[in-house]
Amino acid sequence: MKPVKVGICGLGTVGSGTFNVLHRNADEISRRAGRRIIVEQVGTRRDHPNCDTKGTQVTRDIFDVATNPEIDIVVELIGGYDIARELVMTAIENGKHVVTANKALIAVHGNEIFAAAQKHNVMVAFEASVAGSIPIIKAIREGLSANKIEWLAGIINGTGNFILTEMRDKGRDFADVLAEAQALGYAETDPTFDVEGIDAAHKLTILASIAFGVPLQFDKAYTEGISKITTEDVQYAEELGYRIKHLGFSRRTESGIELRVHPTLIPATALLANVNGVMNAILVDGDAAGQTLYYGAGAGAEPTASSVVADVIDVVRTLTGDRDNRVPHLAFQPTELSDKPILPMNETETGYYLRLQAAEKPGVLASITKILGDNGINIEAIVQKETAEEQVPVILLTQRVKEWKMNEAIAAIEALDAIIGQVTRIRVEHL
Ligand SMILES: NC(=O)c1ccc[n+]([C@@H]2O[C@H](COP(=O)([O-])OP(=O)(O)OC[C@H]3O[C@@H](n4cnc5c(N)ncnc54)[C@H](O)[C@@H]3O)[C@@H](O)[C@H]2O)c1
Ligand SMILES: N[C@@H](CCO)C(=O)O
Ligand code: NA
Repeated sequence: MKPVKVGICGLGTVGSGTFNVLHRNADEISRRAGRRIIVEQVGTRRDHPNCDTKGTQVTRDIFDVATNPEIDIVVELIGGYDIARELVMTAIENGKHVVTANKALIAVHGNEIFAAAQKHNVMVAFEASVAGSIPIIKAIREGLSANKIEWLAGIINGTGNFILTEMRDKGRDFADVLAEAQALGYAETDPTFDVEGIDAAHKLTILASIAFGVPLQFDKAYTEGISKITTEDVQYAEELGYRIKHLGFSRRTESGIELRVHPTLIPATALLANVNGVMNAILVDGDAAGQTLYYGAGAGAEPTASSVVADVIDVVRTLTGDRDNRVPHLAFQPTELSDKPILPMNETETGYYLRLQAAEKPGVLASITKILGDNGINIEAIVQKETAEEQVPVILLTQRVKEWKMNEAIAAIEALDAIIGQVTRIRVEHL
């Protein structure tokens, strides 16, 4: 049988890993795919020191790849929203299947891209876009397809988790660890995407769509990063038996779907609390399966290439199959996507960790607990730190409550004369 011809666009971290894995494991891959898969062409601005491209066509114009009549599968690894979108749409219009690691592209333009793919009868595969090496798309879309999924929670940004782990374990400086993550190829071109939770929100948007069967709605995700986490909060959380992790969390409720990314206190004994460094993990709760956990490297050249190449093999396997019976892009048949709304953040519900600075005066604690009580918020734990200063830190853990109620309570607490500055809030989940 004729070999299947792949064109790789972008020869950076993931592109070089993909190029090398496809070459190194070519025999094993063809035994699995049933066809020989060859890298016919590479589109890149510059050569990569780890890749020997002698014997491969190299072009400086990635659109040569998308329009090359010889190419069957275009692998988009340039990143970003705009040129990547144009490249992928061009490939689709030229009848090519597409494999991408670009979560920004899928989260923001995925609905349009999948519609075009449907129209042109090609596949767009995006396993590498979420959680690097972990086959989480396949697990949810195929492995858990019997389930009504209730919620999922995950550590889905490797750079952020690497930073939090190094800060906590070694007391390292934020900027210093970020620079190391960049040198290791983990970070996005613009690392604020990692640090401010945007990358995790892209990934969560994708996971929620395939878990709940709703269109991609990145603009409705609540996004908060790790840049404001202080060492004090890390320490207080530990004292209370919790750990702070940056989580993506999505849950089905009666009124809509929660879609939120933020630092979260989780019990120190929870499996997710012990996912460290660049590792990612996603916990999925399905009504039949119960909880299942998926763990692995969330970034890096070959861990990500593992998912890119698996998608290439998947596409090759389906080339001989029934075109009308492929696994749907978003797990549910395109005509069956639901219009269940994404909930505004105000309507979501979590527990809360609150830290505030109170003047050392009688009656302050009583006023705080009264405000919480008046707003129907139950307190689970309260700690007032002993100090020689005139201000004392007070830490509270509350039971679950709607965000809007907590906003009102926090505003009332901040208005008290005895409270200095703003109240720090970190949401709590008992996973
Ligand atoms: N690095 C990771 O660990 C990782 C993991 C999962 C997903 N991703 C995603 O994979 C994609 C690639 O990431 P990366 O880390 O390999 O980035 P990178 O910056 O290392 O590589 C991108 C390459 O594409 C090239 N490029 C960009 N625009 C181009 C253009 N118009 N024409 C030709 N070449 C162009 C750049 O020169 C660069 O060499 C991104 O979408 C990223 O979000 C990365
Ligand atoms: N910048 C991303 C790459 C993997 O998607 C991360 O650190 O998780
Ligand atoms: Na994946």
